[in-house]
Amino acid sequence: MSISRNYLILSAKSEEKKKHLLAVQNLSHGSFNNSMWTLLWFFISNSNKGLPPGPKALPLIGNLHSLDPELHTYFASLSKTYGPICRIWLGKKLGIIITSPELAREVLKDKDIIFSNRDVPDAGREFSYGGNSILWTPYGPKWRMLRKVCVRDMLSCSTLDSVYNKAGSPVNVGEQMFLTILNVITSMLWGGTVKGEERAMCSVPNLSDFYPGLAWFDFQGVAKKMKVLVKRFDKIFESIINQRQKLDRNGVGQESKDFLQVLLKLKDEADPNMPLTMIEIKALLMESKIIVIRGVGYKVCSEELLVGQDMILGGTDSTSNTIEFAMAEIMNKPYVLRKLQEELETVVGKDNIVDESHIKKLPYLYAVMKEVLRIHPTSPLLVPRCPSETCTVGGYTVPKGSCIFIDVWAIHRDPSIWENPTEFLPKRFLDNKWDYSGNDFNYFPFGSGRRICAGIAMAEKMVMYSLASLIHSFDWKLPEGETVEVTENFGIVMNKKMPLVAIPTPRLSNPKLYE
Ligand code: HEM
Repeated sequence: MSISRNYLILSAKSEEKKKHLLAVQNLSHGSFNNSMWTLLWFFISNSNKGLPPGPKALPLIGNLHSLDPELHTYFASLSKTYGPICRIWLGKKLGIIITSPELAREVLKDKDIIFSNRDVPDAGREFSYGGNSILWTPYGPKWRMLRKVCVRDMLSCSTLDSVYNKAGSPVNVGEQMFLTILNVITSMLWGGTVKGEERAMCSVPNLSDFYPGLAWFDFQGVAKKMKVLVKRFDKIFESIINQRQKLDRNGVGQESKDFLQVLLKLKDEADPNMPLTMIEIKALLMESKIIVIRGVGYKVCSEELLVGQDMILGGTDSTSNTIEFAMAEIMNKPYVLRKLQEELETVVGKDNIVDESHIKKLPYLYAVMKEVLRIHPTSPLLVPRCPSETCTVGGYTVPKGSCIFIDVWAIHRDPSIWENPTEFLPKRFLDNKWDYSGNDFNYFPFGSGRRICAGIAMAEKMVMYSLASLIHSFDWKLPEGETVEVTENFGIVMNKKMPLVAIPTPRLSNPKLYE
């Protein structure tokens, strides 16, 4: 069949399609033959059929040319034009954006099983030994096994308590040897010269993700950089695992279990039908943000005040970024800071430091944490999901393999749900009306459904404990002439654009408490 390109352009039903074809005609300088035009016509006519509405896309590049790197705000603005479900073409990849609680529920609850896979970015695959970590493993028996290991054995309250109780006090290096070595080494790698850079690679727009056919070329070198980094970590993990196995064989360190020991034991005792491999152990270590000790972003300006504090600064990117946003918001609202200090003085006392027993008795601090997670959810688009089969959402077709962005950031700032949504108002959480267990689709900073965050208990304890200690032990002020801003910088883990720099002054009555 031979169809002339002018006929195709003239017969295009919508203005949108005409423009597409004209654009391609101009680009192609007449080098397209008629059968290519037929194919292109077929592609353009059918590619958006039944899909949610969305901005006009150009052939091949789709909407990449108009993409704003601050994806969470860009997607929120698209929803104002196109509604609570819209589409965007990221090169060849179709993105579906959800910005309403009703549709988030349809995806994360009603059709949870279909949407329980992740869309693994190229860098994520490199960083997780080929997608072997919990975060990226497809939904199925292997993911269930890894998640069980993570939640039951690594992040259970009893394991957490045994590690967590050491926060705030000097760690006994002998007792915590392996975990601590791992902590120190990864802290040096992540927290020093390469701080955040490689992690951010997972959120850098990568051509290979948008054109899977081009992944082999790795044009931006993302996969290559990841491979180098993974190799460095692999060596470290290898030697630590070997040392641990040697000590275990000699019966040393049996009384106190660290995560690595738990994992190695599980490997030895695993069901032969569902083995836990060394690769998976390394992927878990790589992913386990527990092993990463990083500063929370502000700089402590007086050396001696660091004493006793450095252990508080343990945590994950998402946890530490939450703490940094919280400190910035609190410093912007002196009455919030005052209320927190009053609550802490009553519960903890001025001649005492915060310990774990206090954490559950601090309702105002709890409200502050929840409000920070509302206004600055550090995974503003959750971690993108990927449907395992074509289905419908909100009456529109959502094809298998598309990339689903749930814009929880936009829902958390929706004025039809929240009064004064852009204002930091912890009191809105004082009545315990909202919780983040994943059942309320107006407020779900940790996601929902089967793939809900596996580290909620850990994150909660770390954020509460760190904030309580920082606020109770110190007064905070800004360096001369500085102001606090809370601008966000988009990423799979969102951070503060400008680091918060603040000066602490001791406020406890007994200087010995800082020793
Ligand atoms: C304030 C801190 C944190 C926030 C806001 C956060 C948020 C999230 C979100 C939104 C997801 C995706 C959920 C979904 O797709 O529905 C997630 C997944 C995950 N998080 Fe967290 N997280 C935090 C801290 C942590 C910590 C401390 C750990 C572990 C130590 C952790 C481990 C994980 C894991 C393993 C997954 C993947 C779960 C899966 O795919 O099955 N997170 N997190």
